[in-house]
Amino acid sequence: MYKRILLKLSGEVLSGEDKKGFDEKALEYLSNEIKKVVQHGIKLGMVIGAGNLFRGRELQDVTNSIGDHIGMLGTVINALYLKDYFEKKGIKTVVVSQIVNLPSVRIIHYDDIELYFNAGYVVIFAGGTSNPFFTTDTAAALRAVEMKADVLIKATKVDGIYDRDPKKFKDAKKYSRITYDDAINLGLKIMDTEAFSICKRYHMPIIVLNFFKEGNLLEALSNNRVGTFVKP
Ligand SMILES: Nc1ncnc2c1ncn2[C@@H]1O[C@H](COP(=O)(O)OP(=O)(O)OP(=O)(O)O)[C@@H](O)[C@H]1O
Ligand SMILES: O=c1ccn([C@@H]2O[C@H](COP(=O)(O)O)[C@@H](O)[C@H]2O)c(=O)[nH]1
Repeated sequence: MYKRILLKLSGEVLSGEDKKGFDEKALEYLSNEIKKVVQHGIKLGMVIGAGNLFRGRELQDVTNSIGDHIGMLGTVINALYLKDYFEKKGIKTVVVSQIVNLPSVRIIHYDDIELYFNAGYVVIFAGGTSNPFFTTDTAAALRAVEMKADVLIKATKVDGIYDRDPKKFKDAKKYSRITYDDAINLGLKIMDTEAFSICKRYHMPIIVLNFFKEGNLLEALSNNRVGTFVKP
């Protein structure tokens, strides 16, 4: 079983698919799935998107870089919302970020992160990469490498990587395994090219799975038979 993971969640896991904001049922489901992982003593880092609040590119009439700043702040809002919810459910959680200075958010410091893991805390890395023009997939790849994760799990609303977007093409075919190079060269838009490149360079395996199927996350950590596995 993987013992140290970076979990990248789409913001929509907080709102429900194709919805905005926060949904109590979605949050309860999420905290139950996370509890199952934490109970196995797995060291868990998380990066969360902000699709339930703001995506920079969707903010028309806003200057690109400012739209992205708003998006990154959205990831901080999600992280704090989640921390509060998790703690009420008994999941010890710390939020770290470089983009805000708030009493509820800690500065990212490698030594401290190890202490948080050893003390049984889930660590939420908020604020993306701290730079506009990127997404939280790239942030997840960076944090996975930084925290020396065994694997990066991208938990989303599709059950793996397909040859085309399965939400748009009903006849899309799923890969159970794929190389970084193929994912990049075939232009499979499940993750950014930057994220795939970072994982390739630092030999970080990726699993893409459907987060909305109960038990999927824990099963993926126990065997490699869920979703799509990306490797060299
Ligand atoms: N080749 C592909 N294989 C699988 N999914 C694909 C592919 N190309 C595009 N997609 C789409 O990529 C989407 C991945 O969504 P993801 O979880 O990354 O959301 P996000 O937009 O990054 O997160 P957020 O909701 O926080 O903004 C899926 O909904 C899927 O429809
Ligand atoms: O490094 C980053 C990460 C994110 N952004 C902005 O935030 C939103 C939300 O992230 P998603 O990955 O799309 O959920 C994104 O659309 C960007 O606008 C960023 O600028 N830099």
